[in-house]
Amino acid sequence: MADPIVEAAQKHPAPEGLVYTYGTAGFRTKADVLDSVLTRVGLIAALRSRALKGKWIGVMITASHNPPEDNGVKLVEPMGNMLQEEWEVLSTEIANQSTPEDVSKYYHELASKYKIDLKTPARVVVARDTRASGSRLLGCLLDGLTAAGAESKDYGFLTTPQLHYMVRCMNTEGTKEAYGVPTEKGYYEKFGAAFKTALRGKKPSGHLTVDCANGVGGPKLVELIKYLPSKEEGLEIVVVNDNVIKPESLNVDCGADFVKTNQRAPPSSKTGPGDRCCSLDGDADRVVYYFKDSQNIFRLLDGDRIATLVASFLGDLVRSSGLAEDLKIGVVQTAYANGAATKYVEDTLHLKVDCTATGVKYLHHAAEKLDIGVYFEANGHGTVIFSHDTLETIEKHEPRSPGEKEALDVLRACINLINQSVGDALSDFLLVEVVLAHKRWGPQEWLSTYTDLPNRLLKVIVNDRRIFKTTDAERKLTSPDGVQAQIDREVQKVRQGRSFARASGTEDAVRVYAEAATKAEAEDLARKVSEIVKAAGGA
Ligand SMILES: CC(=O)N[C@H]1[C@@H](OP(=O)(O)O)O[C@H](CO)[C@@H](O)[C@@H]1O
Ligand SMILES: [Mg+2]
Repeated sequence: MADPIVEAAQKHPAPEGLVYTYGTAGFRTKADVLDSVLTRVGLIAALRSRALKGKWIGVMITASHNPPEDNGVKLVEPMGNMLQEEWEVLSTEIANQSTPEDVSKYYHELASKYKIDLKTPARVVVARDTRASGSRLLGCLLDGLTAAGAESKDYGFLTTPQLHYMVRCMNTEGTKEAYGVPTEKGYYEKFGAAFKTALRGKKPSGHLTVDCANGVGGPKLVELIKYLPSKEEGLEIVVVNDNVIKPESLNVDCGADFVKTNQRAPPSSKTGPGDRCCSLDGDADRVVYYFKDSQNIFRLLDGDRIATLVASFLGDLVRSSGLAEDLKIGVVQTAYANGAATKYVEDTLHLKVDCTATGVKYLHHAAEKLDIGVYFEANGHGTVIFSHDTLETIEKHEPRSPGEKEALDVLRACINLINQSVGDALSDFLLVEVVLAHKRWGPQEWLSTYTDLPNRLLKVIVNDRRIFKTTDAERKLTSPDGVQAQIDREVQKVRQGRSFARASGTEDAVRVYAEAATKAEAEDLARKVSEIVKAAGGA
């Protein structure tokens, strides 16, 4: 009898000479060389589900902030978090098997190594963003799932966080941890109701312009707005760059990555001084805010700013609810966090700061160890995690005054408003709007909490980025030999200087970050460190 695994792998053969790596956010590369990877991800997802006794596993076909010609795929664990690292390695290994027979052999070896009964059910939830290559790659994935005998549920177009939400809901349905109704309508109803409750009658000032990066976040935001309070009683949202019918315009001159990397508004932006804006990225799991101040100067309110705003608000709510002795809030950052943000959290908010490697899986994992873990990467990936015990404490707490009750009601609503499974640009910006409404702040007041150190993020193309290895949450290079010492020498010459270099997990480049007391010094430091990296990397 023919081997269905071999047949599926034969139908989508791996291109010669390519090496695939499950990186910071799954597999991600040019869409036209991903067919074999998607089929094999279907096999791995089925094995992962069986290894977890038939729990639903998520598969999201997306390349997030990457250009339109890219695509990618990542797996989602039953509670909506990132794939367990051991299975990232297994995914990489199956993706790089040479022949269809090797794929089948590897698949069956995994099953016996992990004692997976291939006759038990495998369940996989699938969704994709609006990239042109998505429907073809979905077919490749489904071929893998069928060959592995998995049951699949395809939601079509979703934002990445919506897929994470569906997976968590499907695995908690009917239990005390039930996370919500596993439908798009269920998602909109949950977050819409939580937003209204958390506002508690407060009205966000002015309107908010949301740049949807011409990605899947556009149509999903238009749908979400139907479930939010009307603009008279709630938030007026102006949706821009929601042109998904032209996939080639995805992330082009718009979106969170454009704004954060170029530190300027999309050229299409028509907002005036003081108008609040935010930009989602291509799969709506990242958001950054910005505005033009009274001198018409562009001001960025990035992930660091969202983390500090949310941490300060949740800290106020915990204190006002009478829970300050019971619950500790921590902020988790990566090395890309601006030094001024870290200093503000420690010295002004008096909260603990942890630093992890880049990639939401590392921040998420660190935040899970806290009572309340606020984590955002500077580029706008992030959310807030409330531990199981914390949720119980907040649920059981009896307020001792009307003031405590009000704060507790808002805190409980914020818990529902926050997508705890993964950073969710839509729910994150609603949370920001709740905080600004309660604080009666506009973007200028928000910006005034601390002053960013001027900084620069550069990309350096080298022969093989994998020779750049790091330690200490990616803040120090351990190889190539001597490179870190050269960087340290340049940093020591600069006032408030800080710089580091690390290999990107999503693009074939080494990223260089630098910050300093002045813009000129930051630019110069970034340039010098980039030269050091270029020389070491044989660019
Ligand atoms: C500096 C930067 O923004 N890096 C991004 C980028 O990772 P890299 O490994 O730096 O390519 O993509 C990741 C996935 O989207 C995101 O988590 C991360 O923050
Ligand atoms: Mg993204």
